[in-house]
Amino acid sequence: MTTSLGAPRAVPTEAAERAAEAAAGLLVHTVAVDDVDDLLARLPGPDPARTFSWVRRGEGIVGWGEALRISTAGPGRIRAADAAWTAAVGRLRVHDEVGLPGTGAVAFGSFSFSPASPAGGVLVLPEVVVGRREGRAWVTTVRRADAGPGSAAPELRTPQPVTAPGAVTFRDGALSAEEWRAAVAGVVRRIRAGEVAKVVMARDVVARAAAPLDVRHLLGRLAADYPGCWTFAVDHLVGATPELLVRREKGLAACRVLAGTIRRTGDDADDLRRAAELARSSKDLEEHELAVASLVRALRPYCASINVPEAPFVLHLPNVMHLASDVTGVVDGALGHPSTFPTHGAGGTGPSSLALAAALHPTAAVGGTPTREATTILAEEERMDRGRYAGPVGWIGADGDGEWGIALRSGELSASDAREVRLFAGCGVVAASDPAAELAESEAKLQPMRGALAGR
Ligand SMILES: C=C(O[C@@H]1C=C(C(=O)O)C=C[C@H]1O)C(=O)O
Repeated sequence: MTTSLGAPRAVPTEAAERAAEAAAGLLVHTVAVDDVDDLLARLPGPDPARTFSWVRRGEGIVGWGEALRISTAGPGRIRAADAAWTAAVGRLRVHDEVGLPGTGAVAFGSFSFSPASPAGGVLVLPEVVVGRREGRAWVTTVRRADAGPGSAAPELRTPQPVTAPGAVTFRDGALSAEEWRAAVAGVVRRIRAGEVAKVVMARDVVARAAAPLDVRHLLGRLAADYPGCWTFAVDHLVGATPELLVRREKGLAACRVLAGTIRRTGDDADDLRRAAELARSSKDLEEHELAVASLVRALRPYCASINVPEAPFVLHLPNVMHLASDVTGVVDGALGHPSTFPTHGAGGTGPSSLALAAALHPTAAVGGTPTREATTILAEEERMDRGRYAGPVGWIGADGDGEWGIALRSGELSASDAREVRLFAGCGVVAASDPAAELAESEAKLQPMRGALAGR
């Protein structure tokens, strides 16, 4: 690729050097297999550190084990991971017999919401990935070249039985429900005083199970209950998100912006009436407008053209309904944007999916408007570290294509106590917000994870 700006190069970082070293000598091999009817049923064990998922409507990828790990931290955590992945890809030996999105070398990743969070960011190339798309299925294995001949299509091991969590108890996280409601009231006052237009306020709840948590139990329940969401697991973070930060596929970027929410009652006629109410609510339309405008502003420098729908549609989920807008753009592969790393392989010119995620995070849907002031206020008022909640979660391929969701409707499994998981939910707060209604909305958004924790 040549541009008037000169060919942009990946910024060498320590993470990139380490990743390149670790990748040297790794063989990645993808073969077609007979259709895999249930991806999640292939996951062999309960360990949230070694289990990966990105599945929607039965399609996507799951993985396990760890062939390569890239860890980053700080304000540049997403871009540094992108650069390190580029460096690693350059050293991997890849033999891909299928050639679909999600085949060949694939890394799953997750990144903290805040640049200051010790949770930082991670990309993992699993030892085995199983995928399924449009009736085609594949297995990718990663092994060391010096480990002797391996089987290209390993017998998929019979998984250990999935275990249920048993009785689950819940306790307050950083703030009690009442304290959080009061904090939201304080934020409404700050917004009305003109400090900012919108702040997304989140809260956490800690769940403790009678038995050690099997991440596959949570994934199975989430995927069954929320088939239209992306059911994810990466490095202890598990959830089912309805919100797509960005997908890059063959030169096209796609984002699904959600902002503006109403709870469902379970009564169909009442829910339809509420959907119409949401579509007309000036408070929710304003909140949504802010989210779309900020996304488009952030995406524009990376795209040759952008398509923004004139009005949002109402997305129906089992627990809530959202105002939703699908924004698409043609990724500008010719412009050497200084913050991108277009050294990916064939078909991967322009900013990678992860570079786009870095440019878009945090959106107004999870941070607020204006971003810097709103994220400062939420950090003060929530009194907690969000960890990887509301950060980008997803996967990237060797050519830079990939999918990154926003880690909502999720929980962080404790690394030190296998029975514990911290659940999160947040709500966009604007001048017209009612703190009690926001508390009820946060409860509705906790429902997917509460339901997934229910035994059976
Ligand atoms: C922050 C969350 O959700 C976000 C906030 C929304 C809102 O305030 O209406 C809607 C969807 C998400 O963008 C969450 O689920 O935790």
